[in-house]
Parts: sequence; structure tokens; C-alpha cells
Amino acid sequence: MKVQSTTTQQDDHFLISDYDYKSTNIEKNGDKYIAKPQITNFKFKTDTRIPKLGVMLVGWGGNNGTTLTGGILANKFNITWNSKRGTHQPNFYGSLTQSSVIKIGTCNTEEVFIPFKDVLPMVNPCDIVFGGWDISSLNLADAMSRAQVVEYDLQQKLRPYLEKLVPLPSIYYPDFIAANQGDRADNVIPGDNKLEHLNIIRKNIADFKQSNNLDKVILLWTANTERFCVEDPNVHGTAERLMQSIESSHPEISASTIFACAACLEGCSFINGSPQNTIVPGVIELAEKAGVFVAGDDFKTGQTKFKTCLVEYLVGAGIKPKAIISYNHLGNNDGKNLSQESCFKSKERSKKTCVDDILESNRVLYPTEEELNIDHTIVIKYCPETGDSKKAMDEYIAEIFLGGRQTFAVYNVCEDSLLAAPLIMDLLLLCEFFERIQFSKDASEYQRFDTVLSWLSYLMKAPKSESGITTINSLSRQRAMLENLVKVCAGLTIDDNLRLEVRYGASRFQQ
Ligand SMILES: NC(=O)c1ccc[n+]([C@@H]2O[C@H](COP(=O)([O-])OP(=O)(O)OC[C@H]3O[C@@H](n4cnc5c(N)ncnc54)[C@H](O)[C@@H]3O)[C@@H](O)[C@H]2O)c1
Ligand SMILES: O=P([O-])([O-])O[C@@H]1[C@@H](O)[C@H](O)[C@@H](O)[C@H](O)[C@@H]1O
Repeated sequence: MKVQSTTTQQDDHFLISDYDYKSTNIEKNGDKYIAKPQITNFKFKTDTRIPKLGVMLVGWGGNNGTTLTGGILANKFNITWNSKRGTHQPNFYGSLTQSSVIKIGTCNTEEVFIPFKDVLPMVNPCDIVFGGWDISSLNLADAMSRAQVVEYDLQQKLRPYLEKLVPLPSIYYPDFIAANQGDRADNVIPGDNKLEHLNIIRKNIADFKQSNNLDKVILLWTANTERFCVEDPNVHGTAERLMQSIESSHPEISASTIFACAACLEGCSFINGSPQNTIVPGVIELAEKAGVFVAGDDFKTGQTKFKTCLVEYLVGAGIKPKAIISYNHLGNNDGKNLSQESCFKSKERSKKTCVDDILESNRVLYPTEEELNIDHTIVIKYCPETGDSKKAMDEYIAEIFLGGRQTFAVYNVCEDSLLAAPLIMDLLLLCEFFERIQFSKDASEYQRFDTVLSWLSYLMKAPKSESGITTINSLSRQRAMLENLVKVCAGLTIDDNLRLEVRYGASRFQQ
């Protein structure tokens, strides 16, 4: 069931909500903080028209790309399948937008929850038109078979739909990914002229949009993890320098950055699902000029999502994590690519930085910078036999009362692509949703959100933030930020969990 707030106004196809944002300005006065609560008025304007959305995945033929495409088709055509556990119905478990709920208020003393996707108009994932690129020429049915993620019976039932889907040839810069990926690179745009590559990708996007009669397209990188490019302000620092570097085929321009530039130049938002530094300052400037969003980095799926939860619980309870040893082994192509040190280093960074803000927030536990430097180790091993079923083993050692120790040993089997696919869907649906929102602060002109879409940080290991805004990795804060913005745009109140309406509301005493 949908919801309509009595405080919103409908202006043609725009839903307008008015929100008095409460914050507290803190001033330091000697050994005291002076707290000054303040109210700022915001208006949010949401375009309620649902566009025909196209999505172009870079790395479409990979484990994530095939699993996402197949999973959505299974839901779209209500395809059931059999396994040794019986008959299965398609669903969108693991998707925040499709399978989680938001509390919208209280009916008498009963709390009322509705699906996240029903609070405001959102694209139905089954209506998304998919396309994309891969350096491997396999059609999506054969690529799904290669991925060994989806149950065989479902693979067979999806084959008639997937075998028609063939990734476009892509740009391939071997220097940026593992050498072991070369044996699948049979679908490559020739030459080494990076400007030509950019223009080919741009044409691909334009042709895809026109031939499918799309209102908008979003590009998402789910190709291999690249090594970090050696970032240089003279090469990557501005839109102009970045374009000049592409024109000169500069060696430190990665394939992912070419795709990001092509997206911006074609008026498409770009999402980076891998940990490398694709979104350089020049890309952000191009996105700003194009009025599109960029978001990244590195989908936050299993081991890291759990880590941010557990560390937040410990620090919130006044317990001091002293060591985190994160080990995992996996046998998919992602793991194969990560077995090369230069690519692993990209992943190590995103898996390691995800607790920094949580630790830094508690100066009772960590009074000095030295104590913040806890023993945090990341190990990833490629073991082909384990396939896409990543085995994550973590040890968390924390200091408790009177010098005691609390140790968590966590064994977490993450079906990597089955966790990532619904999350990729959420990134796409939410990015499209944010493209339809404008806000006005204190009666100023309506404007879009900042180009770097940090609102999506809940879904990213190393969330990129707008310049000057600190990164939040706490999972509960990231989810609250997303949920509360959706509620505010819908004219719903943000839940401070005091539950005063239930404790002391008239309805409690009427029963
Ligand atoms: N749980 C997860 O699956 C998860 C979580 C976080 C991040 N990631 C990241 O998502 C990405 C994809 O993961 P995956 O398991 O699908 O990997 P995968 O190796 O199965 O898929 C990557 C695909 O990208 C293709 N590719 C490589 N370079 C390309 C290029 N230049 N252009 C087009 N295609 C290219 C490969 O041929 C392959 O088909 C990886 O970078 C991974 O680190 C995955
Ligand atoms: O589950 P998670 O920590 O979010 O992230 C995963 C890593 O644990 C795994 O090693 C890597 O291969 C995947 O690409 C993904 O990044």
C-alpha cells in the first residue's frame, strides 16, 4: 500500500514537501561546548514521472552482470526453478528498495511499515533495459554458465532470454588489470587511441538510448578491479586536462575513467562498483557540467558490511576494537583478478578504510592518533575450487573492562554475486530516483544534489563524498540518511525512536 502525507502539495507532476531541518551548532567556550539548536527550512521537489530507464553495465558478462540480468528476468517473467531443495520462486531478497521496509508512522499504538520502494515513485527493476560491454565475447547465457553462480535449472530456463544479449566490444588496457584476464579478452576495440575509444563508447551509449527509446541511461562499472591510476593534477585534475590527456592517450588514463567520461559527456550518471580511483577530479567536473551524478567506490556486500556493523556496535557500547584480521578466499574471476598484487591493493584499501570514521568518533576509547592505528589486516586468496561462494573468516579482538579481551571469530559464507546483484540494482534505482529530486534551502532557487552522490554510501565500501564533507561508514547512519531523505521528500516525519506518541499518546489510554 502506498502512502500520502497531508503536508505535501502536488504541483502538476511534482510532489513538494516542506521540512524544517533541525541541527545543533556547537561553539567551544573554554572547557565547555555551547550547543545552539537551529532550524533551517528546506523544500523538496520530487518529479513523480517514472522514466524509461536504460542501464549499461561495463563488465556485463561477469558474475555480477549475468546474475543481475538473469535475476531481474526471472522476476519479470516469474520463472520458477528446481534444485535439490525443491521449487524456488524468484524474489529480490538482498535489495534495500525491494525487500526492506520503512516505518511511516503509528496507527493507534501500532507501528506501520511499508516497502521502501512504495514511499515514493521508483522505477520497477523489471522495466529496466539492459545493455553493456565486456572484453569477453560470450553471450549472457554462456557467460552465466561460465560464472557458475545461478542454479542449472534456472540457467536453462533463462537461456532463451539471455543468449540474445551480447556485450559490445570494450576497451582493454592490460596494464590496469591482472595479466590472467588476457585469455578472455576476445571482444576488444582495436588500437590504442584513447580519444577514439572514448568516442566509440559515447556512440554506443547514444545508439543504445535511441534504439531503445529510453528517457535516460545510467552507466555502472562492474568490470574487473583495476590498479589505482597514478593520479596527477596535470593529467586528471580538471575536465580540460583530463580531455587533453585522453586526446594524447596518456598511459595513466584507465579504461574505467574513459567510461566515466563517456557517461558524463552523454548526459548519464556513472557508478563505480570497484575500488579503483576511477572518479578523478576531472570526471567530477565533467559530471558537474553535464548535470549528472557520479558515485562509488566498491559495492559493500558481505564481509565489509558485517564489519561496519560489528565495529559500530562495539564502539557504540564503549568496547575498544584493537585488532581486525579479515581473511577471505574465493574462486571466481574477481578473485582471479585480485590475485595480482596491483589489483589487490585497490581492494585492500576499500576493505580497510571502512571503519576509520567509527573509531575516530570515540576519543574516549582512542584518545591518541597512535591508538587509532589498530592492527587491521586484509587477506584475500584465490582458490578456484570455492567459485563464487566466498569464504570470509574474521577475527575481531577488543579490549573490555579491567583489561579483559572479547574476541569474535566470524565465519561468513558470502555468495558474492548473489549479494552484489540486488545491491547493484539498488544503486541504479536510487541513482535514478535522486535524479528526480531538487531542493530549496531557505526559499532559495531549487537545485540538484551535489554531483558526488554520497547519499548512496550505504551501498559502498569506500563511499565517495562531496569535497569538504567527511565520509560516514557507519552502516546504521548510512541507512538512516537514505531512509530519512526519502521520508522527508514524501512529507513523512523522521523517527527519533523516542516513541512518545506511543508511550504518552491519547490512543494508548483509549483501549
Ligand atoms: N560481491 C561481489 O561480487 C563484489 C563486491 C564488491 C565489489 N565487487 C567488484 O565488482 C566487480 C565485478 O565483480 P564480478 O564478480 O562480477 O567479477 P567478474 O570478473 O566475474 O566480472 C568482471 C567482468 O568484467 C569484464 N571486464 C574486464 N575488463 C573490462 C573492460 N575494460 N571493459 C569491459 N569489461 C571488462 C571481464 O571480462 C568480466 O566478465 C569487480 O571489480 C569486483 O571487485 C564485487
Ligand atoms: O564482501 P565485501 O567485503 O563487501 O567485498 C568482497 C570482498 O570480501 C572480496 O574479497 C572481493 O573479492 C569482492 O569483490 C568483494 O569486494
